[in-house]
Amino acid sequence: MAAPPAIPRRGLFIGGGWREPALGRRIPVINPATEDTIGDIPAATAEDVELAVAAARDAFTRDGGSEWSRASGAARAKYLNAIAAKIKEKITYLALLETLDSGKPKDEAVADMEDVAACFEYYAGLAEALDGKQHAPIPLPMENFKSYILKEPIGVVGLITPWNYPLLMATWKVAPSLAAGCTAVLKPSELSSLTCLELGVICEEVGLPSGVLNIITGLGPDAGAPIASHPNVDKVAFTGSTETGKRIMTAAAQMVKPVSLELGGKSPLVIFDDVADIDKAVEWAMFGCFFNGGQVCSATSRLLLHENIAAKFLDRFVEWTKNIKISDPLEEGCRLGSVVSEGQYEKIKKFVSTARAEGATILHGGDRPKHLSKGFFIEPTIITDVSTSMQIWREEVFGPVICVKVFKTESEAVELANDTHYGLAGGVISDDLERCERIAKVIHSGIMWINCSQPTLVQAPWGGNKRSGFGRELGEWGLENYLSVKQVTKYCSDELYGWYQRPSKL
Ligand SMILES: NC(=O)c1ccc[n+]([C@@H]2O[C@H](COP(=O)([O-])OP(=O)(O)OC[C@H]3O[C@@H](n4cnc5c(N)ncnc54)[C@H](O)[C@@H]3O)[C@@H](O)[C@H]2O)c1
Ligand SMILES: C[N+](C)(C)CC=O
Repeated sequence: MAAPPAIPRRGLFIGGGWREPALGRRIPVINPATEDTIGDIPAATAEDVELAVAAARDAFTRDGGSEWSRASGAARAKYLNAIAAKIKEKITYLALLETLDSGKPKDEAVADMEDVAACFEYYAGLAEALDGKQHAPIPLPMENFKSYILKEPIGVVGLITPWNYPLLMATWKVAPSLAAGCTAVLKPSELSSLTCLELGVICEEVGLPSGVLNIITGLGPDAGAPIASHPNVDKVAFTGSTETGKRIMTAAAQMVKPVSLELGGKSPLVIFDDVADIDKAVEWAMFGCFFNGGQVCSATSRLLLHENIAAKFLDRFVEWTKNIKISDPLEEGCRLGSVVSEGQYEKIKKFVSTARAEGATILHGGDRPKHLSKGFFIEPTIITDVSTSMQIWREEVFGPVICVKVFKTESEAVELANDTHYGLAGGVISDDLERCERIAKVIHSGIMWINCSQPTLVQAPWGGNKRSGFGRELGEWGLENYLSVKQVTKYCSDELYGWYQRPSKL
């Protein structure tokens, strides 16, 4: 088993340096796999947010913006590449911290850190490319006007992120916002802030100009809400629950502040009876809902099985699921760690007991694994005999819990898949590719996977519809989130425009 590193004691990262929170409060860090308190993080409040926003504003405007917001994209790219290099250098350490903080298997944490480095590198490339996109002419039908566009950073941005992929979800916002020339205040989740604080150390090490990125840890209402409502924050980018998303949108609306919202989901995975290799489909179904303990916004947690394969599929699904190594996430080969906190553990258990009380069958799992007496561990859980009015069908669990329904026809499958207020992702598995593409078009979601579930690519847009939010992260769309498009139009004729009559010279 990997040796756990000591947890560093950090302050708030504001204006390029470290400060204790104004009220001197700290929040304990609990390793969810052992229930031990392993450290603490600062608990920021509105006073600290005030300082962080002022530092970000100063960094945006200092020397007319020449240091950051009006510097070339190529200049900013150097810092993003340097951050990526540091992440790679510290990958083992960061991954272990992430595992201790969140309970995710260390192999998953390493993959997350690789994605973090790749995301910084990708947006370094887009920052460089941005220089070539300035002054792009707009074709006009007349000769006397010429227009072009400027892509300008929106300003100071507030970035509020969740606990399930702590550093990765922060990076999806930090990398493109900095690439665009914005300056930022990042507020990670109080349940898993350790690696985001280490990002502050990396910013210091690479010499990022002071105040370009500020990192504030603390509780949502104390440290997140003052960012969302701050008059000097020009945009809020949020990833988290739909309930908090509504609060953030309401606060931002008071100042007509733009928001982008990446919220929850209850995504379907539809599996047809023409699949030649059932095991291949079973593995994707597992990946879709048990990876990261099912604490994934896009988890395909509603499984739709064609009636002709349902019985055989479920037999294999249970067999494969029994084979998952559930252990301390630092152990070699662990494939299911603990969930993030006691609160999340209790919430998931309540979902399972409500499903049982409403008449569903717990086909597998539903309890604490017998070999683990401590830690917030829950068995991977498969629930059948589900009706569309049940809570387990309608609400996001955010745990390793999948519910199953059987369908007869393609149109019934589509109707069931779309029977949700959410619209983040979906998947279809069939050997008939035409059918897959037909279904990819009619499922109401921002992301569709064919013959797989969950691959996430930094180049491709990410985001949802309906109550899963709006706006897109990643790819070039992720950069656009932080840019304001300005038109510049000039009159280029020597003649008078000629609308008003020239006064007589008499
Ligand atoms: N769509 C996506 O890409 C995506 C990705 C990851 C997670 N998620 C969603 O995130 C949720 C799980 O994360 P969570 O439990 O951390 O979500 P959450 O809404 O509880 O918290 C998210 C962040 O918001 C902060 N916050 C809480 N109350 C606030 C308030 N009143 N004002 C401002 N900030 C506040 C929290 O401190 C945290 O930093 C799930 O619903 C999941 O689907 C979505
Ligand atoms: C996109 N992903 C899977 C990394 C995180 C969503 O919760």
